[in-house]
Amino acid sequence: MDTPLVLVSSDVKPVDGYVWHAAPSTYLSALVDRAEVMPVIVPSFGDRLDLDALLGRADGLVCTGSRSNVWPELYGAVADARNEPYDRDRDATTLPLILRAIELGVPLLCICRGMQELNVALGGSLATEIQEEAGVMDHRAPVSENQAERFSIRHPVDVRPGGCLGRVLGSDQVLVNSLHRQAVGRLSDRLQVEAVAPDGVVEAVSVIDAPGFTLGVQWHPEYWATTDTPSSRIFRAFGDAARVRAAKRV
Ligand SMILES: N[C@@H](CCC(=O)NCCCC(=O)O)C(=O)O
Repeated sequence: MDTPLVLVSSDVKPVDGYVWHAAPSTYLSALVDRAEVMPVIVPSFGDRLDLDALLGRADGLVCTGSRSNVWPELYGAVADARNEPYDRDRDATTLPLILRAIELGVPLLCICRGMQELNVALGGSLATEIQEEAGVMDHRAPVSENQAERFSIRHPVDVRPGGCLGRVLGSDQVLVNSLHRQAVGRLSDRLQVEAVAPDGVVEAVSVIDAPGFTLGVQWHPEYWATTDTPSSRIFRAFGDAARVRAAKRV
């Protein structure tokens, strides 16, 4: 069997004076080194893409984190300069890609912004600047020039017993990093909560009755995928799901 091929979302960014479609190396390395799959970055070309041509050749889909936020009008909210940057080309690609991947049973791992996209794609909404809400921790990255400090493991999440994440992690509480200022607002009725933070912020979800592996996490397992056991187990489980799909395609 060939190494499973996994689609990876891309951000649309200006680099060197022109537009790039890019994904952080940490996700790509975690997929190669821990999930043991082959990542392929999908350009955020929206409806210019043939989603079935892509997903028909893929054994998984990863939607990465990003500093950009989902366009608020996609979940009935109003765009605000405070909540920039946005990346509407990415939204126009990931939301339909997520929906089609779920329908086709393509294994799906949605990380941070990716989990927020999952909730929005399935009809849910997001809360923004959550650190300003009473009783909510500051989930933003520590202010630092050092990425290892920004992605440091910082707070516990309680894992729902008997759920997808619980089976993957084999634990009812794990420590995670945190680099976000948005979170699930209204949870889609197609999602079930898999983990929550001590302040009640939804930290992981899965799709109810999905035909394939689906997991969304608000934290960043990619950053410590080869050294942190919970992070490693998430990427291994996703890679195993991709291998099952790949085996059925031969
Ligand atoms: N923009 C959203 C999603 C946060 C996210 O995906 N963070 C990853 C980038 C981390 C960083 O380098 O700062 C939100 O803020 O909730």
